[in-house]
Amino acid sequence: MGESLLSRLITRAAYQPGDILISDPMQQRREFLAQQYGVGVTADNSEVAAATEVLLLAIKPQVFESVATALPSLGQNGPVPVILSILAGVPLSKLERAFPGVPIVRSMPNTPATVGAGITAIAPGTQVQPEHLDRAKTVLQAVGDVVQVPESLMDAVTGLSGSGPAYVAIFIEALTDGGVRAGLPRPIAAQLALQTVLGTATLIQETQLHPAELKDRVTSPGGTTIAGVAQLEKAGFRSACIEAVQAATERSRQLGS
Ligand SMILES: NC(=O)C1=CN([C@@H]2O[C@H](COP(=O)(O)OP(=O)(O)OC[C@H]3O[C@@H](n4cnc5c(N)ncnc54)[C@H](OP(=O)(O)O)[C@@H]3O)[C@@H](O)[C@H]2O)C=CC1
Ligand SMILES: O=C(O)[C@@H]1CCC=N1
Repeated sequence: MGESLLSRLITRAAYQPGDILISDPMQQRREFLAQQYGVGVTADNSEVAAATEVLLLAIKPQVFESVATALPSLGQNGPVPVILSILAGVPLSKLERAFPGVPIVRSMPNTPATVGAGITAIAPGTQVQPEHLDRAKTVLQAVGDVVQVPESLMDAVTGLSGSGPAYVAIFIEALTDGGVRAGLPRPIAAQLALQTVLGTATLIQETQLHPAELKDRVTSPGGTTIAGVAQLEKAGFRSACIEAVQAATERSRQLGS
């Protein structure tokens, strides 16, 4: 996810590559990032912490404690950075215990950020002033839309938009398989499936139609669509989507505890 944000920030020229320093433990990965994006790289997290105005935390929640403990106090040799955390589940209370007095913005982006079509929810911590929030938003608005939510809703955001690209990708893959089963060559089925999802999302976005209204418009009496919809309902498609978001929300809560 860190690379998704990075690639778009550079494409959009939100930051110059020379202004970005990335810490990664794997040499191969550091070499790749330096070569691909022209950014500075280091194996020492402290170097990033000492040099930055926005410190993007893009590690896994499972290694947060060990990474945070090994960092020196922030802002000792310069201005205090804003920490922008994208860690699923890790609450502001835990982040603020690890970095006392530091402004922290908890956020949940998603992978469409890579192409500037992301959506990120943010929740500011107790030390965050408007200028800190602006700095965080500058990063996140370069990769898509930004919404602010109460922190209590961040796990639900993670279950929906954070994890959602995977559900949509599975849907596109499954539609493609359906097309293949019905006799379409796979490349044509894949193109039809992808553009149907993309086109429908754009249609709903641009017309502000309720999804149910759009479904009704496609569904001719006694026609093909209702036959397909009836099968989706029989298979519990809606319920599966609702339960997927719920399960991911609960997993996000677990990761932070
Ligand atoms: N994937 C997604 O769609 C989204 C992910 N997130 C959040 O983003 C975070 C990263 O997830 P994701 O990108 O999927 O996972 P990855 O495993 O791809 O990324 C984790 C990164 O952390 C690096 N890393 C591991 N240990 C350290 C360390 N000690 N110091 C510095 N860097 C380290 C890894 O380096 P290396 O690979 O070289 O070991 C890797 O580049 C998670 O907190 C996740 O919740 C949030 C929104 C969406
Ligand atoms: O699967 C995960 O844990 C991360 C958080 C949201 C999307 N990917």
